[in-house]
Amino acid sequence: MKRPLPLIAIPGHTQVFPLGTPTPPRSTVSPLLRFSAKGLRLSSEGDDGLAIVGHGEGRRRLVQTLLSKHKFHPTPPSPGPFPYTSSIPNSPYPLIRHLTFSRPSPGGEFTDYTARYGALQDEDRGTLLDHYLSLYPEAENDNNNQNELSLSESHTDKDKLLEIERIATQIRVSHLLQTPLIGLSSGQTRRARLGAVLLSRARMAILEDPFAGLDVGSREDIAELLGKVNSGQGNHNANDVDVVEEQRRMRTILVLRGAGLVGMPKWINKVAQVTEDEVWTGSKEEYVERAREKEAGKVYRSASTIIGEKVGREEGESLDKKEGNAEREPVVRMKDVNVAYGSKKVLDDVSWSIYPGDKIHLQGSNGSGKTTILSLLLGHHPRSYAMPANNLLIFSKPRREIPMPYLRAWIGHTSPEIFAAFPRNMRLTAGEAIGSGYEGVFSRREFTPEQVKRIKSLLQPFVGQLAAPARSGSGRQASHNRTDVDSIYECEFSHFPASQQAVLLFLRSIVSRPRLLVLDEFSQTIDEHAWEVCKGVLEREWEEMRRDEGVEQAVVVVSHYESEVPWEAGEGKVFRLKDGRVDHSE
Ligand SMILES: Nc1ncnc2c1ncn2[C@@H]1O[C@H](COP(=O)(O)OP(=O)(O)OP(=O)(O)O)[C@@H](O)[C@H]1O
Repeated sequence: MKRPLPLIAIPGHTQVFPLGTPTPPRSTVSPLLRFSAKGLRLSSEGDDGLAIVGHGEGRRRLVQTLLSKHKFHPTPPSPGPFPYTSSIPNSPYPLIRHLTFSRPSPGGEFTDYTARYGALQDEDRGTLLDHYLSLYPEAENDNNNQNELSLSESHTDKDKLLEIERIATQIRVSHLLQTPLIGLSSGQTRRARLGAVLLSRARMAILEDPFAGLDVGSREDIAELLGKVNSGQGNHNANDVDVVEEQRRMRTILVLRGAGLVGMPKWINKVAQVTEDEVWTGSKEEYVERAREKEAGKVYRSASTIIGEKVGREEGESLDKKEGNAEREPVVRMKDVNVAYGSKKVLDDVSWSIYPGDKIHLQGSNGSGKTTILSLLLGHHPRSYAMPANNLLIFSKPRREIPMPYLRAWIGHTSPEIFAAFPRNMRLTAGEAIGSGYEGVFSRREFTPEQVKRIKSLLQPFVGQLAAPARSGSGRQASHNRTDVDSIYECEFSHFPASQQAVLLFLRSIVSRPRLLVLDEFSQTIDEHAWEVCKGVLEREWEEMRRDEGVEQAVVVVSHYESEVPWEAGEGKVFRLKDGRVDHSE
C-alpha cells in the first residue's frame, strides 16, 4: 500500500524568507528562520503530536511559515513543504485551520461591553448554533436543500445537528447553543471557537495557546480531547458521546508559550523550539533534556533587575493591608448585587468590598460571572446605573452619580475586550495610545509636557522589546528606527505586533496612576519576558505612589492561573465566584 504523504516535510538546513525575497536571497538579507539539520516533518497518519514552543516572535514566524506566508530557501523538493495538502487542491473545506486568541478578532466575537450588555441588535442575536450551522460549506447546504427542505427537516441536517451537539458536548458548550454569540463569556467564546475548528474537516489545525483563558477544570479534558482529534483514535464505548471518527482526524499542532513544559499534554511527542531565528526540532524527551540543561545554565532575571532598580520593601511590610480595613473607606463597595438574563442568574446576591492597597485575584470558572461583576464596577453594565444608591459605591459615591467619563479616567483597565476594540485605523502613535489612558478614551488628545515625560518614562523599561522589528508600513516612524524611547513613542500603535500592542495597552491602564487598576486576563496576551518587566514596573509604581502621593493602589487581576498575579504568592487576597455566587472571599 502506498504510504500517505506527510503533512509537513521541511528538509534540514532550510531557511525561511519573507515572500518577495529574490531567489537566491542576497547574502545581506538575513533569514526569518533557519531550520536545524533535522528539518521538520509531520506525518498525516499515526500518532505524531507536535508542539511549537520558544521565543514569542519566533513562534509567530514559524506559525506564519506553516501557513505558507513565507518562502523557503532552498525550495523543498516536489511535492513541496506541505505534500499532503498540495495533493488535494480542490477540497471544499479549508485544509489548514489556524486559531489564535492573541489578535483582535476579525468579527464574530463581541468587542465592546455596550454591545454585550446593552440592548441586543438584531444582528447580534445569532446564536452559537446558528454560527456552527453556518460553518458547513455552501455546496453541502445546496446539495442537501435541493428540495428546499428547511434545515431542521432534512435528514442530513439532522446529522449536522447531531454532530454539532456531540462536539459542543465535548467542548462543554452544549448548554450554550441557544445563547447569542455576544452573550458568551470569554472562556466560553474560546471553547466555542475551538469547537468550530473541530467541526471543520481540516487536516491540520494550528492552535495558539489553546488552554489560555480556560478554567483549570476544563484544561485537562480539552487537552485529552485534542489528543484524540490529533490521532483520530476515538473512545469507542457504546454510548460514548466523544467518539472521534476517522474523518475527524486532524493533526493538531499546539503553539505553547515559553518553555511550554507546563501544561504540555501527554500526547505531544515532537517539539519544534524557536530561539530567535533558529528552529530546533526533536522528540519530546530530547526537548525536556535540552530544557533542563538550559534551565541549569540560565535563570530568568527577576522583574526588578530587568527594570534596573531593586524596589525595596520594609521587612514585614505586606502589600496586602488587611488590617485596618474597618477604618478605611473602600474603593468599591458592592452589596447584594443581582444580575440576570431572563431566568438565568449571572450574579446572585453578591457582596464585595475592595480597599485601598488590596491586591485581589478574582477567580472563578468560565461563565461564573467575573466579567459581569467587573462590568458593574467599571460602569459598563446598565445594571450599575439602575441599582439602589447604596448597593454600589465607587470611591464612596453611588455609582449612578458618577458620570462615565470620570469612571473611565479613575479606573485603570486592560482586558481582551479593550485589546479587541482599541482602534487600529486612527493612526495613533504608541505614545498617544498610552496617553489615551489619562481619560480612558480611545482617541487622540493633547498632552502636557509632564504627561509626555511620564509616558516616556513608562516606555523606558520596554525599549529592548518594543524596538524589535515589526512589519514595515507607512507609519510616521519606520519600524527599523525604533531604537529608543523617542522613536518608539512616535511609532504607530498598529505597527507593533499584537503582543507588544498588549504591553502598550497595559501602560495605558497605569499611566494616570489610578487608585483602582483592573487587569483582566492580561498576562496571556503578552510574551513571558515582557510580563516579567510589567511586574517590575507595577512594583515600582506601587512603591512610588505610596511614597510620593500616599496612595495605595488597589488592583484586581482576573486570571485562571495562580502564577499570573503580579505579586508574590500569599501577598494578595482571593475573591472567587461560582455560578454567580461568592464562593470564597478573604
Ligand atoms: N447578554 C447575555 N445573554 C445571555 N447570557 C449572558 C449575556 N451576557 C453574559 N451572559 C452569561 O453570563 C455568564 C457570566 O459571564 P461572564 O462573562 O461574567 O463570565 P466570566 O466568569 O467572566 O467567564 P470567563 O472566565 O469565560 O471570562 C455566562 O454564562 C454568560 O454566558
